[in-house]
Amino acid sequence: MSDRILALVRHGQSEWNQKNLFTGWRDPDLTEKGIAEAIHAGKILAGAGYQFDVAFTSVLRRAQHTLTLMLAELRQEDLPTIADQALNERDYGDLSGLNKDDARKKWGEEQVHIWRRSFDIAPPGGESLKMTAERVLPYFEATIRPRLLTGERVLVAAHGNSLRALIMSLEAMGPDAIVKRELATGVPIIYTLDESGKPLTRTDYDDATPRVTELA
Ligand SMILES: O=C(O)[C@H](O)COP(=O)(O)O
Repeated sequence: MSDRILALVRHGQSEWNQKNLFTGWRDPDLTEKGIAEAIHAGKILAGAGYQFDVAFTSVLRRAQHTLTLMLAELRQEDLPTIADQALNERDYGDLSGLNKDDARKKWGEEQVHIWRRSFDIAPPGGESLKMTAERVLPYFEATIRPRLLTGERVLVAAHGNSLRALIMSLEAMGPDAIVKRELATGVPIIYTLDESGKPLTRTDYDDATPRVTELA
């Protein structure tokens, strides 16, 4: 196993995921299902033998709660953890708190899809994925990458769109490809990196058998 490990985990199902509400920077906690997903993610990591040197998360409770539950499974409750707003979900602006189906009825299927899955069109008062990447990636470069380069094993518990921004950069994906990448809640994605921080492999745990993709 390479020493340089970056594990990304989208938080477990939140109360607002369950209610089908746009969430963004609003702060619901995990549902029972979300708690179970986070524990399962921790068991996957522990079962695969991972241990970490540092964890990063957002300032939102669904991501922090997911991290706490994973660290308990890893028996790493005291792991140094850094929470930063830079890793928050994209801000859904005026859509925050609205039901996604009600929004489709009001603005139409196509407009809502554009707000949710275009790269650079922001919902009213909120952030596009491009804008999200413009805060996630400088933070990654300044704060997370240097630790990976010194050989630290890093766990990140964050959100669908902040993690999309990271994945886009790690895998050098274009806007069209990244908006199609859906991230399941509570499923670890593990990168191994070379000494220059270039990703070598990605392991996905969304099936019973882990799938390893060579990236180099
Ligand atoms: O903030 C939200 O509502 C979700 O967590 C992510 O939303 P999306 O599925 O529209 O990207």
